[in-house]
Amino acid sequence: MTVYKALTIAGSDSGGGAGIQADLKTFQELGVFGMSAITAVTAQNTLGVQGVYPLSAEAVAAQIESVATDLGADAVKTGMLFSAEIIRTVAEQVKKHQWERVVVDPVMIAKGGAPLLQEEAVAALKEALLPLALVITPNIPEAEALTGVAIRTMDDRREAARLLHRMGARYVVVKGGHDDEGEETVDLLYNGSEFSYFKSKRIDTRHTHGTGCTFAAAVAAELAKGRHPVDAVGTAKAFVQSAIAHPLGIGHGHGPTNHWAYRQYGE
Ligand SMILES: Nc1ncnc2c1ncn2[C@@H]1O[C@H](COP(=O)(O)OP(=O)(O)O)[C@@H](O)[C@H]1O
Ligand SMILES: Cc1ncc(COP(=O)(O)O)c(N)n1
Repeated sequence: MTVYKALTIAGSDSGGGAGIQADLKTFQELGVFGMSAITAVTAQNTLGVQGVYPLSAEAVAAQIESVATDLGADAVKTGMLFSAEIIRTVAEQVKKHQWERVVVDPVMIAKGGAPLLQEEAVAALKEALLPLALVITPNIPEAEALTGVAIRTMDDRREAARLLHRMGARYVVVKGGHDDEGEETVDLLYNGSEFSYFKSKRIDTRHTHGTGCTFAAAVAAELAKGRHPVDAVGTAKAFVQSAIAHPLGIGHGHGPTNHWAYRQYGE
């Protein structure tokens, strides 16, 4: 039996809906062995982020080394990285271990507005990590912050995707969850020469805590199995759609998605 392995480098969400917890659940659901390097611990629930406690860059590097030198990883996903120093450390590790199937989810701000990345770290993300990404998965505000393009239309999104590709990411997904017009949510994918569109019915819900993490983790899980990035994005879109469509109804605020929905109910 081949065991596919994926490593997530991200923050811990005590509430279990986003971050490391969402990533490991998603890896498991998609049949991939999950491993983690924690960058920061957050005290968080469905109501918001009550505290952020970053780890040292040294602690992040040590976790990655432990995984790389023993288990190895078929794919790597990054999420909340918090500081420029952690970003540079992660970039060095990715280069050192020659990881190529790397998904960069440029997490910046939690849905409730709490910052998960220091403002001055955006430049480091662009310079050090983005060129190492096979797939980058910004939402609309993150694509705006990385490119300076104000995104209102699909043309604006295509422009931002072109710029992100020029910065070095080989496949750029600009997710459409924050575009709340129309009946559909559309995630745009750019491979440097053409655009494709992953569409699904927009679900009217406030329970979308962790959708971005879940989506990017599903892309990483499928890449770990050796699938093509375009196919990986297709499966990730179906996985997250099912997770949003079958909410768990827990917590008093923006609830988590249902990570076992894709297995239980399919798309
Ligand atoms: N209300 C919704 N209905 C259906 N799909 C959604 C909804 N909100 C987000 N998604 C999907 O969830 C994923 C994450 O999207 P988005 O909300 O843009 O990212 P983030 O969680 O990083 O802010 C994307 O695949 C997007 O299409
Ligand atoms: C530790 C951590 N990482 C990432 C997110 C972003 O969550 P979302 O997927 O809802 O954008 C979060 N809220 N907490």
